[in-house]
Amino acid sequence: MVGLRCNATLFPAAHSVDAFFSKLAESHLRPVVLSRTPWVLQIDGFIAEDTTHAMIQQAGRFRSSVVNTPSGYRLTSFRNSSQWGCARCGSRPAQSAFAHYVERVSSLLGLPHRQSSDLLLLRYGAGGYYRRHHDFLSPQSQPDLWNHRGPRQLTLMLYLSDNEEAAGGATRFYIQASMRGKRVDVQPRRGRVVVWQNVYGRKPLVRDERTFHEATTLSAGTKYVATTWYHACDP
Ligand SMILES: O=C(O)CCC(=O)C(=O)O
Ligand SMILES: [Fe+2]
Repeated sequence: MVGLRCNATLFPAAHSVDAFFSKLAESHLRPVVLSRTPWVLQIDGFIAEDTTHAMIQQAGRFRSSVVNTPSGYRLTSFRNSSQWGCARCGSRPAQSAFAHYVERVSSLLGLPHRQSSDLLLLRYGAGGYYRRHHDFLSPQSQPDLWNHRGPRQLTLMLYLSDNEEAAGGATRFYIQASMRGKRVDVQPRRGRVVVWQNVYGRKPLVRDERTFHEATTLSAGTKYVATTWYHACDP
């Protein structure tokens, strides 16, 4: 693929995306299989509720989420949230809740920390949302990141808040490429994790058109999520 400098990919061979998810689906973590083609798995109680509270407390200063546009990073009507990125997450004692989560992800899911992005916390207040998008990463919009780290092959998202269905705030997957396709809503629950593929099983460097998703509008309360993306390249 043009520009991509990769030593190893998370999913090096055709079918290894499926191998990863099939194994996880059968594991003692007892995930709920929301979809198999493409894979979207939900794991409840992945970490203790106390840890989710601690993560919110240990987070730094949140700033408005911006969107990468042709004229630079801008506030746009595409999303309404604020965010804080945890650089070198877990290596600082004051952020031990993050270290605990990062360790659990490596040991229970077997995902290599070296290939992950910084953990990104998003906060949505009443009226918060994130329109339909894909996490894959475009080589055009972020060429440097693409060249060094390659596409985001997998997304792992942890909910740090409980939000009632009536208040919105679900993560909504459009399982088919079309807006008319099957929808799957995941409601925020503390300690719940959702993990999905951003690339095709047979083409692990190509964007999977079936995993577009959005954060539906939250009408009341506060929603928190912590997102990690796993890139193809081991830097
Ligand atoms: O907040 C959500 O439910 C979705 C967040 C998301 O899609 C992202 O961070 O890429
Ligand atoms: Fe996303």
